[in-house]
Amino acid sequence: METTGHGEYPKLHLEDYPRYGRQMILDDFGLEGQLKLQRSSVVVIGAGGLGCPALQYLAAAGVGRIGIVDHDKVELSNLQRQVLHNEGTIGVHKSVSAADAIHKLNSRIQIDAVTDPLHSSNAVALLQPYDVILDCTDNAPTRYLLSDTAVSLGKPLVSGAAQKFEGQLCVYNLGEDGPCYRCIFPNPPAMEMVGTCEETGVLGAVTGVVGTMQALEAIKIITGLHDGKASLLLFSALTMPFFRSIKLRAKKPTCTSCGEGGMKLGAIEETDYVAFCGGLRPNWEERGLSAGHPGSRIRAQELKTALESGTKVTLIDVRPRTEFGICRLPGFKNIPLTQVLANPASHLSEDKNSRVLVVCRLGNDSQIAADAFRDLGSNIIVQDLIGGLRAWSRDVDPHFPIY
Ligand SMILES: Nc1ncnc2c1ncn2[C@@H]1O[C@H](COP(=O)(O)OP(=O)(O)OP(=O)(O)O)[C@@H](O)[C@H]1O
Ligand SMILES: [Zn+2]
Repeated sequence: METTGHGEYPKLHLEDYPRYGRQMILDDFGLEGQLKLQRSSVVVIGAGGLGCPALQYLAAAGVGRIGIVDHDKVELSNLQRQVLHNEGTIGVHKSVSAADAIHKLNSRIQIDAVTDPLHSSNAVALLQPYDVILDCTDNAPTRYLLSDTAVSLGKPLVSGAAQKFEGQLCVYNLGEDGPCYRCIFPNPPAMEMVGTCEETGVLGAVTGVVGTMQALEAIKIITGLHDGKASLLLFSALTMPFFRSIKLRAKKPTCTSCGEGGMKLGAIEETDYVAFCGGLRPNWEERGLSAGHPGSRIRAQELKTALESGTKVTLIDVRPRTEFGICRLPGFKNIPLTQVLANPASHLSEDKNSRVLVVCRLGNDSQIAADAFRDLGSNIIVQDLIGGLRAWSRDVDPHFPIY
């Protein structure tokens, strides 16, 4: 405490009174709330769609120390929602780009940028220094790793997720009996049930809503404004009212992580989280090349030659209708993968000796469709494009728009 002729006041820098005044005048927040924020630390894993808005509000509110962990680099396709990055930071590590942006917003806080991926070997050391952990990532192995580490370190974990038009928010390990992620989701989702934003799409403002709420929950926890009740919040941008909330039970005594005799710190390092979640996604491209269908896949240049040769070919684009509406190659008919799989035979011509060429965006769905056509057992030659239309744009026609 310092004293002046005007009375006693704690050590908040003079500049910080106008900076944080609008929140300090809130009942139940006050100067005390600001000091709690200033003395607190939060680590954000993932500086993407959720992490960017979360970081922005944490920094603006004056959280004293902020850690940012992300190994990825900024790409043009990130700018639609990852609002701390900009055209000038494409190619820069996201953690560094985000750290620079929030430093411009608030130069009076400590910011640590980590360019390594969070992994079972470094998780405990990386998260230990912080009071609150924010999960702003996009994959199941990291979610389980973060949860186990948060449980072992006894720290609250504010978890967010967003896809398409929908989002989820939950605070795990809150207080004495708050459940952990494994209490609610003991088993990882089936691999075919999960997709990245790249595969499924996401509206930027949806990640903005969820990321902002993650910052809000962290601020409430730190300042003592959180009611301590565990609930899973579901957000749906297309349905009114936007929000639904499910009350969660207390932690399970039988939980393999937070339950009695649950996971110990040392066990995290020995756990293979990728294997627990079903292993790596199959390398589709290689699978196709070695799947016992010699010549079943063609490269973009070969597709160009085939299209220019004038020979009779059935051209099928298996992307969803919305994507076909964005861009297409001439001569291709759109039969979305779901329709192909529902009745493959109905989409092939009577001419049993014809050749079919199948394309999609990335070269995964086209393989599934091609396999379905081949399973019909006719003599039709079915081939699909390695790397999809993305490869076409890269290797044949740079003017072909890809997304
Ligand atoms: N284990 C991890 N360690 C550090 N960062 C991670 C880890 N797992 C995921 N992330 C980061 O979390 C972020 C998730 O954000 P988001 O899904 O918006 O971005 P993205 O992966 O760039 O998206 P897209 O799917 O469009 O390429 C990414 O920047 C990703 O690098
Ligand atoms: Zn648990």
